[in-house]
Amino acid sequence: MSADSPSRVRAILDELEIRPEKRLGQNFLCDGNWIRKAVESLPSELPVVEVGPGIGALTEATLDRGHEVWAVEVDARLCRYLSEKFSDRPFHLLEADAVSQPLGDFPETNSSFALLSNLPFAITSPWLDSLLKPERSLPDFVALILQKEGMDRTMARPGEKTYGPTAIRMTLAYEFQTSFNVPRSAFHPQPTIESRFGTWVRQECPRLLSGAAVTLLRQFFGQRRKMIRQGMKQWLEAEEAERWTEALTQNNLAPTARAEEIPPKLWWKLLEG
Ligand SMILES: C[S@@+](CC[C@H](N)C(=O)[O-])C[C@H]1O[C@@H](n2cnc3c(N)ncnc32)[C@H](O)[C@@H]1O
Repeated sequence: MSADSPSRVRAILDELEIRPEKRLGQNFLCDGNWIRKAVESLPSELPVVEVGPGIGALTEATLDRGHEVWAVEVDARLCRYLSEKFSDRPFHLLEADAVSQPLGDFPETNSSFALLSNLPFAITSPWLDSLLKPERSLPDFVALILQKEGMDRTMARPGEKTYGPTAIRMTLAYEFQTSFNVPRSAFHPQPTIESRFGTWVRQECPRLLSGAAVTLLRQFFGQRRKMIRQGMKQWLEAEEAERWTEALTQNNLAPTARAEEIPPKLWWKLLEG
């Protein structure tokens, strides 16, 4: 049975004796139109990594469209169900926490792939943190359903309240394509917060900050309302502070600027030289 209507999703969960767990962000898609819309955004033929396949609503539509799917799911009960359901399909499943294994066991030597997820809210930032690392293969294309707050944090621009390390790192690596609101009625159980669906394409030369640079960026945003010259005094050697001042001046900014005013490309220049 396909998980593409509220009654079918409820029937599958009842049969499995599963009550959706809030802690795991288990708001399953149950609207065939939204499932199709998400899956049809994927570039055809690329293998797809899916984070949190749940009861396989997106997975089934992705397989039906001819993609090979590599999934990572933390809930053992769902893993048993999925392994059986898709046993004769090109489906590879890893039972694991996607924060520590953001691409499951997808063979990262493969050059091109897409990423699809109706991502549990609690892991949005840690999962992106784990993905956007210089040592990782990056998906060519990313399609995510996120709670509105997670989407805002991922797409925010300089000066906006939610602008910070997540938006900066995502913008340095990906070009945002499009986004739509997904109604609460498209999920079972219905979440209390609105969701959005968005797609991103990898930049031709994605810029990925090193671990040390991410730590420093977080320190600056930890005091986002202060002028960055205070952090520069605290955390930078004199020579480095001078280089930052020059780079800021070249971009019509001064060390009196605040972290939230500095655009992603300039952060890259400051942090990675
Ligand atoms: C919002 S549901 C999406 C389910 C399905 N893809 C759909 O759209 O109906 C999130 C899924 O992620 C799984 N999940 C939660 N935390 C996870 C983690 N840390 N690693 C892997 N999967 C996780 C949940 O068990 C659940 O199946």
